Amino acid sequence: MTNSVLYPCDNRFRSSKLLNGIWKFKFDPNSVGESENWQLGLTDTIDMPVPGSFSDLFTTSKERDYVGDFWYERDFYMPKGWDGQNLLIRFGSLTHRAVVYCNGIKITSHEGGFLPVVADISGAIKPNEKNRLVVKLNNELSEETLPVGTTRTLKSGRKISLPYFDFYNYSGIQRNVWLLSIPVNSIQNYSTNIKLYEDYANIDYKVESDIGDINVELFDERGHKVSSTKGNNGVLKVHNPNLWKVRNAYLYTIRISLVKDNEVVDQYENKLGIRTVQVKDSQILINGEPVYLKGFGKHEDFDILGKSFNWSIVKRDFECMKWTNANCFRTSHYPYAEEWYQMADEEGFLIIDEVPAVGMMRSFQNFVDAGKGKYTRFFETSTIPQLKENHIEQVREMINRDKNHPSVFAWSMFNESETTSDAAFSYFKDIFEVARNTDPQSRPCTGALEKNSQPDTCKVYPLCDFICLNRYYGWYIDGGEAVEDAEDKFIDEMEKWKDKSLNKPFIFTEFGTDNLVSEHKLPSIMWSQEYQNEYLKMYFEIFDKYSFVQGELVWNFADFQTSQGIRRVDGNRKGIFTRERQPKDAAFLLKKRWENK
Ligand SMILES: O=C(O)[C@H]1O[C@@H](Oc2ccc([N+](=O)[O-])cc2)[C@H](O)[C@@H](O)[C@@H]1O
Repeated sequence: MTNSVLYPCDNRFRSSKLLNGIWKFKFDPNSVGESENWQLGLTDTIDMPVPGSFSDLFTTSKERDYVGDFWYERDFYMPKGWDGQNLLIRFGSLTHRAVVYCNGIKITSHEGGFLPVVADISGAIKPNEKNRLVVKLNNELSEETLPVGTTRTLKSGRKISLPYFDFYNYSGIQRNVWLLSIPVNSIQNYSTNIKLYEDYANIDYKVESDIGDINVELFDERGHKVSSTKGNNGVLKVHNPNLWKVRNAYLYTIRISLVKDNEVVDQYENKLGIRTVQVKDSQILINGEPVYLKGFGKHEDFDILGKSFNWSIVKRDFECMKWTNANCFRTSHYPYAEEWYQMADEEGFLIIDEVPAVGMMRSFQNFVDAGKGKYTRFFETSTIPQLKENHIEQVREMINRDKNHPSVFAWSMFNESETTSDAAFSYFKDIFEVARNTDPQSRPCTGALEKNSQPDTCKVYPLCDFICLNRYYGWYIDGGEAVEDAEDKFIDEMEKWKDKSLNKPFIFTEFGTDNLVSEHKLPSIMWSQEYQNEYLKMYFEIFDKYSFVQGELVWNFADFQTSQGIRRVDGNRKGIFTRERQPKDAAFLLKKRWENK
């Protein structure tokens, strides 16, 4: 058994080689690829960067907005010295679904565009010859897959995507691709769970491996061994631990060794933060201390790059977030590239990790219909069993991928789903149960509730360990000169939640207004920077009146690309930063508030 989701780690037992660079690329609008044996090799191709989203590299809509099958190919050699090892191919993601071929042999297939695809290619690879990797992808949206949308066929036969969500349907091989060399007898997975006591911490751990003895060691930041033990299950005890604290992270290194016949045959190393997460009454506790969440809903999004993984964007975004004094973000609306979580671990940021369950409300561009309170009986249709199966699988894959990150403190099961029917409740009851049964750290589970999910109508919030609200009073509801009514309606809703005495924390996971950097206006009007500031101030005043409000994640960190429409000006402009990551006026307001909060 070698198939493991563990992030690549290089040492004297394991090697990795990035297969990033220029690949061959070809659209397959009539889905003839397999029948014409494209898996053996592509002809008439164009160059395509990997990692990359293909869309914004093109200059015609036919290509940019392409929907359907498309293929990638590249050749590679097996590096010297990898003989006799198990060889794996690991894609950070393949959006939204893919079939992988090596030398014409089908290696694996995968549904879901935001989680790793890992497969053993040992049986297909030729050690001393050129090897060919061919990947067929597909980016069509449907009501049976996540994220949810539909595909429309124009008269010409050309397909276009109609997302039920508000971000551009970027796709391709958008994250790193590695070739991995793993020992035949190997470590496949591990998980940890931390318990804090007066002057020590216990790290309960579990290792999955091939048969052999397991040694586990823990090193501090200076490389000194602070604890060690043996066995596939056990406890690492750490005296006077340095805790992983919010915006003040301390990271140990855990080293797991597999020993056979007194010889180490495999080793895996990773960072480890000692911290606990609890929800107690209306507070979120990290290491037993309450934390108020300050930060953003984000996107993986950038000009030209689309959703391509790029370290420089990750770095710049963290620098901007630190500058605003933020301590948290939500990976709206899908699990991000793993490198985001690694940097969050280092920088002491908290993450609400979200599955791509967005668009679970039948409406093209949910911001048009959602505002009207349209109820589409989404959970009562025949596509639900298949969707649910995919949803469950992606919850499992996300938690399995991210379970060891100290930064991840909560799981989000959905964004702005319909929640007012019994069918919605029974659907999500099972989804939440899967998350709770999968996470070794029992982190809190939640989902982001849209405005029709009200105290008296929402059936899903009882499943949430803390309540996440997306609210747009003063934007989608009563914007502009009617904003005084918006404030009343908002307070009205807050009073109703208060009357419920839920004794749970509330986090605002979205609130914001679109605005253009060019627009300044006195008095303020919608789309001006002044309006965004006044709106935010109104929200802050309300948040500060309710002690159960324990966090504010503004929508959005930066402007981002969406589908075209009458409400979007080259994308969503609710950014606190521009798409180029420069501050709008509101950035200074947040920086000041969060410095003292
Ligand atoms: O529109 C936005 O900027 C953001 O809002 C959220 O969706 C809403 C759409 C309409 C209404 N409404 O009409 O009340 C409320 C919420 C989505 O979670 C987010 O992905 C999107 O980008």
